[in-house]
Amino acid sequence: MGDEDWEAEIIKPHISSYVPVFEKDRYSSGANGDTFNRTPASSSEMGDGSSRRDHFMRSGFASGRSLGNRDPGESNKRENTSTVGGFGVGKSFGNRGFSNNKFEEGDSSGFWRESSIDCEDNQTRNRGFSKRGGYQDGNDSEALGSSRRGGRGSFRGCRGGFGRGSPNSDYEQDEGTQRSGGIFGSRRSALSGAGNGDTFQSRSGGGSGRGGYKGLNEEVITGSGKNSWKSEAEGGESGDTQGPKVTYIPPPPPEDEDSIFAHYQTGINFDKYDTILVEVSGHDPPPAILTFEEANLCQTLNNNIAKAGYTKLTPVQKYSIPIIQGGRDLMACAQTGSGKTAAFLLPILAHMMRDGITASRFKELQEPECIIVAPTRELINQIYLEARKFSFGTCVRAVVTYGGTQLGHSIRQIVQGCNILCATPGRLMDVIGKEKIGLRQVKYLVLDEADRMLDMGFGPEMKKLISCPGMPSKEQRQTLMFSATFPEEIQRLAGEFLKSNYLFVAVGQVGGACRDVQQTILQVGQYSKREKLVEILRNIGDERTMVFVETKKKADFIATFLCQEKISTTSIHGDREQREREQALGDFRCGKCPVLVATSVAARGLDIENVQHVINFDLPSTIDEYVHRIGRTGRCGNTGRAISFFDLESDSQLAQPLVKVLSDAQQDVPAWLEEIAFSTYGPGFSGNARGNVFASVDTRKNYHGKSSLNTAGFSSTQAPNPVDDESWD
Ligand SMILES: Nc1ncnc2c1ncn2[C@@H]1O[C@H](COP(=O)(O)OP(=O)(O)OP(=O)(O)O)[C@@H](O)[C@H]1O
Repeated sequence: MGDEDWEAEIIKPHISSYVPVFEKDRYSSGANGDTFNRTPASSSEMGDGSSRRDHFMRSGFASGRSLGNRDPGESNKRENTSTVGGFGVGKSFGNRGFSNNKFEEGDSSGFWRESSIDCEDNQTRNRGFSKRGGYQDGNDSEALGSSRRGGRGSFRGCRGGFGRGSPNSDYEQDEGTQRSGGIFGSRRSALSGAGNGDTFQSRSGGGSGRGGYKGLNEEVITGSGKNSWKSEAEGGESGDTQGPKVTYIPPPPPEDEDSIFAHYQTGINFDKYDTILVEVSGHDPPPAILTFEEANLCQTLNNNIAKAGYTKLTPVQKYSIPIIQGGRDLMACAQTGSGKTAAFLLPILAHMMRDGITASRFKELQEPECIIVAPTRELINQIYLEARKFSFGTCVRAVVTYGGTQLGHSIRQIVQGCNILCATPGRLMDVIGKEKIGLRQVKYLVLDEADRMLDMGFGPEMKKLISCPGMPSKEQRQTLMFSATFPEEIQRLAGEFLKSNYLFVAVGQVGGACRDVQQTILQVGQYSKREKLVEILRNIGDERTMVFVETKKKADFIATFLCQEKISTTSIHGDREQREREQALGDFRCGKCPVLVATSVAARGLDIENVQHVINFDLPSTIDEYVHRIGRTGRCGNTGRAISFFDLESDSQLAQPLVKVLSDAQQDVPAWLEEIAFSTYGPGFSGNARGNVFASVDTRKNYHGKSSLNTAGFSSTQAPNPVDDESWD
C-alpha cells in the first residue's frame, strides 16, 4: 500500500472536536472564528498556594474551563447531561490550543476513518471520543489543590489564541487591550514581544478564523528548492491586495525579574561536560577559559549570569567566548542543549559594554551592532529573550522580529532603538527593504542553527543579506556560526561568509546526538504507528512529550487522533497562524498540554523545560534533523528519552547514519537495524562508528577540492527534505 494520504483517508468530520487547519475555514466564522456559545471559565486565584512563578505560568495560560478527568462517575454524569448528538450542539468549552477550532461537548460519531486495514474500527474510536475526559486545566481550583490529575483527558478547547475563555479570563481582554498574562513563552514562560518590555496595546489579530492561511512572510520552499517568497516588503502586509493582512501582535514579555531570569536546573550530567573532548582547528586560537571570571565580563553581565543560574561554563562557552572576544570568526559545533546561545551572546554583550555602546534611541533608521538570525520564529524569539535576559540593566536594547506578526508592530519596536536585532530571514529582509534597519554599523552577524541557515532553504536569503548595501564585508565584521550539526558541504558554503582564518570548534560527538538522551529505535509499520504511539503515551503519563511527524497535515491528524484518545495534545506547524503556534507552545510549556505534535518547525533549538520524551512518529529524512529533534530532550545535563518508529518501507536510507549516531552516543544498536544498514550500504558500511570521534570535522583539513554540490550550489544531502512540506519564516 502506498504512503498514507492523510487527506484522502479523512472523511468529513461528523463533529468538531479539533478542527484541523485545513478544515478550519469550514468551521470558523465571524471575526473571532467563534461560532458557538462559550462557557465561562473559572479564573485562577492566586490564593491556591502555588508559587508566583507557577501562577504566572498558569495565569499566562489562563484559559477557558475544561472538563477535567474527574472521577469516572462524574464525567459520565457530565456526559449524560451534555451529550447530544450532532455537530455544534451542546456546550463548547473555551480553551487553548487549536485555533478557531471548537471542542464540542457532544456524542461523537466517528471523527476520522481511515481506509487502512489496521485502524481501529470507528466504534472503538468513538467510545474514546464520547467518553471524553478533559485535561485538568491548571486554572481549575481542583487541579491546583491536588496534583494535576488531568492525565490525558481529551484536549478541551481549541480556540484561536486568546479571548476564548470566560469573559473574565486573561484572554478576554486580549481583544485590543493590554493583557496581564501572555502565552508565548521563551524557555520558561516569559513572553515574546520586543524591546525591553515596552508595553503596547496588544490587538488581537482580528482572527479572521481563516484556515491554514500562511503568514505573508512565510517562505515556501518549492520542490525545486527555490524560495518562493511572499514577504511583506514585497507588498505583503502593506496594502497588499493579495490575501489578508498579518495583524497578530505577540504579547509583550514580562518585566519582572522572576520571569526574565526564570530557568530550569542543570542536570546530573552537567559536570560530565568537562569530560568531553574539544577540538579547535584554525590558526593561532586563543586559550580556552575555565570560569566566567576569566571571561572578564562587566559586573552587570556577571550579575545577570548569576541570576540566570549559571555557575560553570559549558565546553562550547569555554572555547567560544575567548575566540569571539579575540575578534575571530567562529564556526562552533556542540551537541544540543549545551549552551551555544550564551556562548555567542555573552561575548557580544561584553564587547558592546566595553565599547560603551550608545543607548540606541528613537529614530527612523536603526543601525544595530549585532544581527542574529535563526530558522524559526519560536527559536529567534527564544534567542531574543536570552539577549534581553543577559542585557538586563544595561543600555543595550534587543529587539525581535519574525514572520506571522504585524509588520507595523515590528517597525514600532525597532524605531524605538535597536542594538541587537533577532530576526527570521524573511522579516529581516522586510525591515531592511523598508529602510528601518541599516547595516553599516553591523559588527556581529550570528547564524544560529547555521547549517540550516546555509542550506538550500535559507542559503539564498543569507547570501542576499551579506550582499545588502551597507553590510560590512566579512573582513570588517565578525561572523559567528553555531549548530549541533555541520555537514562538510555546508562548511564549505560557510566559507563565503567567514574570514579565511576562522576558527572551527568541535565539541565532543558533534553532529552526533547528545549522550544524555537514551535512544530507542522500534520497527513499526506505518499502519501500526498510531496504536504504538497511544500505547507509549499512556505509559508515559503526563510527562512532556514532543511527537514529530513529517507533514503539517499529519500533525493535525495525529493531534486530533490523540485528543480522541483522551490525550491532551496540541500541535505546532507552519500552517497554523503565529498566534496559534505561540498558544500551542505556551500550553505545552506550562504542561496544560503535555503532548506537542510538531513538524520540523520545532526540531531545532527550542529549549523547553522538562521535555522528558521525544517520539519520532515519522523519522526525518536526514540524520541531522534526527539529532536536532531528539535534542529537544536531555538538555543542559538533564537526561531524556527518544523513541523512533522505523518503518522499513520508508526509512531504510536512514539505517546507516542512525547506526553511526547510536554507536557514537554509546547507545544500544538493534541487530535488525544493523542488518538493514549493512544490506543498504553493503560491505563499505562499518557498523562500529566509534572510530570517528568528531562526526563533524573541519573540512579545511581534508578538503580535496571536488565538491558534490548540485547546480543550486548545495549538496543534494542538504536540500530540504522534499517530504518536509513545512513552511519556514
Ligand atoms: N553555563 C550554563 N550553566 C547553566 N545552564 C546553562 C549554561 N549555559 C546554558 N545553559 C542553559 O542550558 C539550556 C540550553 O542552552 P541552549 O539552548 O543555548 O543550548 P544549545 O546548545 O543552543 O541547544 P540547541 O543545539 O538545541 O540549540 C538553556 O536553558 C540555557 O539557559
